[in-house]
Amino acid sequence: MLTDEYVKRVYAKVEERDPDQKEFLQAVQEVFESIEPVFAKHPEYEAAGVLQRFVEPERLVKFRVAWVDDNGDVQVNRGYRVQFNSAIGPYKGGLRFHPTVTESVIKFLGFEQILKNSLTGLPMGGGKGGADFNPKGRSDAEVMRFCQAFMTELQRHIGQFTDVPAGDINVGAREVGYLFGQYKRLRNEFTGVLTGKGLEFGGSLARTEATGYGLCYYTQEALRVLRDDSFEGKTVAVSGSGNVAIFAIEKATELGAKVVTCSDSNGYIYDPNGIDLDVVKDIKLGHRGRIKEYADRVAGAEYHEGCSGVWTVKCDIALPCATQNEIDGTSAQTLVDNGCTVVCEGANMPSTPDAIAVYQKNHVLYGPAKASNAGGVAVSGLEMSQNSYRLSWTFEEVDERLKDIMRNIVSESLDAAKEYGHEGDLMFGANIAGFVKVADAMVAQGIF
Ligand SMILES: NC(=O)C1=CN([C@@H]2O[C@H](COP(=O)(O)OP(=O)(O)OC[C@H]3O[C@@H](n4cnc5c(N)ncnc54)[C@H](OP(=O)(O)O)[C@@H]3O)[C@@H](O)[C@H]2O)C=CC1
Ligand SMILES: N=C(CCC(=O)O)C(=O)O
Repeated sequence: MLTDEYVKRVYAKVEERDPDQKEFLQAVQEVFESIEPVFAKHPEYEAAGVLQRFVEPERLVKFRVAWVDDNGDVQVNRGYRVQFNSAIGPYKGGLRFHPTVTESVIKFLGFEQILKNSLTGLPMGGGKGGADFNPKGRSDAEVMRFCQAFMTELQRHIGQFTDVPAGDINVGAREVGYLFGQYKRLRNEFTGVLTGKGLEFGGSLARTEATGYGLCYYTQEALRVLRDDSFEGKTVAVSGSGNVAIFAIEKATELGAKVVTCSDSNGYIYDPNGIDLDVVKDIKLGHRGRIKEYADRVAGAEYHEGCSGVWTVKCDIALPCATQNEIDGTSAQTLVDNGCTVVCEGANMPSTPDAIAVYQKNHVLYGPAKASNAGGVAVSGLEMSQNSYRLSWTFEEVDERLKDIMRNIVSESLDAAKEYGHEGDLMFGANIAGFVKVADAMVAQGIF
């Protein structure tokens, strides 16, 4: 519920302009509720119209992507890139290829990315992009032709000092490689214009692991500071079985937890003995299979149709690593009733407002995505640093910097929460800490 007149006025305008952009309005509502107290302490923000500028993208391009499939038929998809805010650095954010991609989804992702990138402490603004392309069932050649067609348009708008895309859902090493190749072919320049690149052409060690590892470093630090606790001996439920989920499972297991679930868009597996990650990697990374196969290969494991059931499994810690709004109020209450006391988000906006209300009512340790999943973009920022130096750091060097960044995000979030009267509230603190740095830069740079 918004109470500040300025914030209410700005939100009303956002709702009036884009009443159908549900995901974007959801992301804005949560941030606005957190940052309201800031404006009493910083009257210069309202004077400079910061909030109405912050919530409107600096630029959004929407474009046709036409390509030819293996049958010789012409396919047409819709591509997007939102260049949301460049106050503290060039636009930075992933590309998502999924049939559910709309302008609203891209704007929610880009809006959250502004605060996420700010929290990393690295010079990166907020952006995001993607297309309603579904790569499932497509051949490598079709994925390549789509990526080439997509980048043919996108390359007009990006560059290492302007806008640096990376991966997200269904955009992994294969897609980034094809996108990078097409950019180089059209622009005849070899630069750090994308991150998540292959190690042979400027990629960073630990970038593949970064989001999942960073999620666990964040969760580990929040548990230590807030509860003098750890992953040791905990039962963990993970959703998803892609890039973020796989490496969250890997690191949580290394830190002493037993991870008992993972999922894909068809269903989830439950393994009471702990997920055998080699099997998941073989299924997902080896031959792009379905998670259902796991139960056929591992004794004692169960497969259940429908991915939301993953939140009915008894656990101490939940790490949602699939997609937005995957945990609703009912699933959140089931988690709490089954003893879950920690939810840290690997996916972007995986909890609905009702779910967040359940966490708050039950004093769940809740790590919001813009803070807890910032490890991916943080190491993307470190990839940009290495590209600028024209050298590569070791895995250990990057991983140590990642740990420091995630620990600092917890610390800055808690400091901001305490300063503004919400001690211990990681969501409240992350929104404020991320916003103030960007707002100060926007005031300093004049009205535009
Ligand atoms: N990659 C990165 O650097 C970062 C990613 N994220 C976020 O993490 C989440 C996962 O991304 P990532 O691991 O990279 O993507 P991947 O494509 O590697 O994996 C996505 C996983 O989530 C599942 N999934 C996707 N959409 C849905 C859906 N609508 N319903 C149910 N399950 C779904 C996929 O199942 P299936 O294979 O069946 O589609 C797959 O298991 C996303 O929210 C992304 O925005 C956040 C920070 C960084
Ligand atoms: N998809 C990502 C990673 C973005 C990036 O590495 O630029 C995210 O932070 O949501």
